[in-house]
Amino acid sequence: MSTPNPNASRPAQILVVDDEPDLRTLYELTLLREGYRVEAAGSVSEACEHLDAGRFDAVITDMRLPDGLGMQILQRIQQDQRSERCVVMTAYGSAENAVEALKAGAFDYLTKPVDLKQFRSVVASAVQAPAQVAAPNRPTRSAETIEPTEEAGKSAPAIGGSGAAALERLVGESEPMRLVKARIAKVARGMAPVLVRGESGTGKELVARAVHACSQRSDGPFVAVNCGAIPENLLEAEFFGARKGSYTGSAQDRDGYFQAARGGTLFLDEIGDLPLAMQSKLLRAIQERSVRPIGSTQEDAVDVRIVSATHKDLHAEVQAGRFRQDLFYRLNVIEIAVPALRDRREDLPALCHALLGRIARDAGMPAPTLSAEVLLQLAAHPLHGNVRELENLLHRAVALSEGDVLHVDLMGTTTAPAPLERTLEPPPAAAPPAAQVAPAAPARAPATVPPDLQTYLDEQERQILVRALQETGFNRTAAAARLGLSLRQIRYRIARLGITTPHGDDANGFGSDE
Ligand SMILES: Nc1ncnc2c1ncn2[C@@H]1O[C@H](COP(=O)(O)OP(=O)(O)OP(=O)(O)O)[C@@H](O)[C@H]1O
Repeated sequence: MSTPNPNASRPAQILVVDDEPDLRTLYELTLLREGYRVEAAGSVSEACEHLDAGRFDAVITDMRLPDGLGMQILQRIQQDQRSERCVVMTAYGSAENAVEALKAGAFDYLTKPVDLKQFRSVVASAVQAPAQVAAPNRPTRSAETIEPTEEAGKSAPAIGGSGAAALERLVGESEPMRLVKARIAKVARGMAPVLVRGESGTGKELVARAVHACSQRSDGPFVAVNCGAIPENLLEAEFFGARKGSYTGSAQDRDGYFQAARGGTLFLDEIGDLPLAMQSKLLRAIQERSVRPIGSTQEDAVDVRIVSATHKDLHAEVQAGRFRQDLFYRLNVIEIAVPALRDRREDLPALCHALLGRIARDAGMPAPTLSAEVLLQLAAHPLHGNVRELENLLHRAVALSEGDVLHVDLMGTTTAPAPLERTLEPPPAAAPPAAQVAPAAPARAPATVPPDLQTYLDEQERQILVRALQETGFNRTAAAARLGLSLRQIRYRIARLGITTPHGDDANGFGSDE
């Protein structure tokens, strides 16, 4: 038997709402056995009476009730800005109800017939970390917490230390960034899937990390997966795991990303690059909340929150038949649009300051100062590559500057591959950034037999890839063609070897693939 609410002195209180007496008893007994205190209601009006009489940590409600819908109970909780987390039970196959409930602020949903193991696990996460829940008139502000802003709604929880730090890492106080942060604080608490949209280099991954850090899953893992970088034939094993002997070379059982992210967040970056066949399997995993490793006859239940990101217009991808509509619908329950840098130019000074601080810290040197003149120059520059381009530019400036004065060379910056050459000669850990901009050198034959063949071969491969990329203006499709590789193969190799290109995995703008 699990111990609910380990931090609380009292057992968590749960209100169960279902009009079928047998089911109500089953849920009640299951919860009582887990150590919760349970009250039960058979209709919307009865549930409201219980809500009038007291407070609960969670409300679990059926959708169809004799005098109305479970949604009305959820709406009541929202309207009264109450702290109860609401879990809605929907009939099998009614995905629309589940998505609608999540959009309306439900913490999570369960599909009927309810699997009791899943029931226990969903209730456990709904009542977890009650100390973070700021009930009305009982704010939990402390030195380590920040309150979400008005867009977040007054019933949103205060954000704990790791969440506050993650939001701080998202530099920018412009109106669009303030809205993004408020939205993160508001949506982090539930289980609803989040889709982060935005141009390449705008900080989508930082946003996804902040959603995780602000959620009650922040102690669990954050597993980031670049969907475009995995060879198609490996996707299923990478996502769902594989049993020993299930394919050539699989000498032992392997967990996939879903298992690795249990209790935490699975971040699916570049979701628009997932092949259609894999989209169906992902949809199934999300719907069933379980995955079947390759070669296994058993399903593994997985408790993960999905956050995905894309720089593509997924609506257009759906129209073009390249992205499944039903999967889009499932992933896009909550959308966070990250603004391009051109739409928040006022954040430029703060961003430069933060990025220079980070670059200097990594290089073990004092942060150089940026003159007003250089800032003006930067403000007039298009910065199509968004924050990543700005970061690359500052990297190069730090490496090339002498003394404390920072000179920024904006000539041809959109093509300049600042951090890419870092990978040509892996510098020692605290090497100054100058080492990161060494020009590409052709592969040299080893004078002696290399002590570690794999490292040596990786280095050769890295140099060849970097050269091909440079010679094709960072167009990975062209570079792949030069090397006799497919786009997917070159992406995989780029990711495996940690090569950073000016546009990352971008498929837009200069140096694009498509
Ligand atoms: N608001 C921000 N504050 C500080 N750093 C930022 C911000 N936005 C982005 N960055 C930095 O810019 C770089 C790119 O950010 P990130 O990888 O999150 O972007 P992305 O939108 O996910 O890019 P891609 O579409 O290529 O995956 C990172 O080094 C990140 O730390």
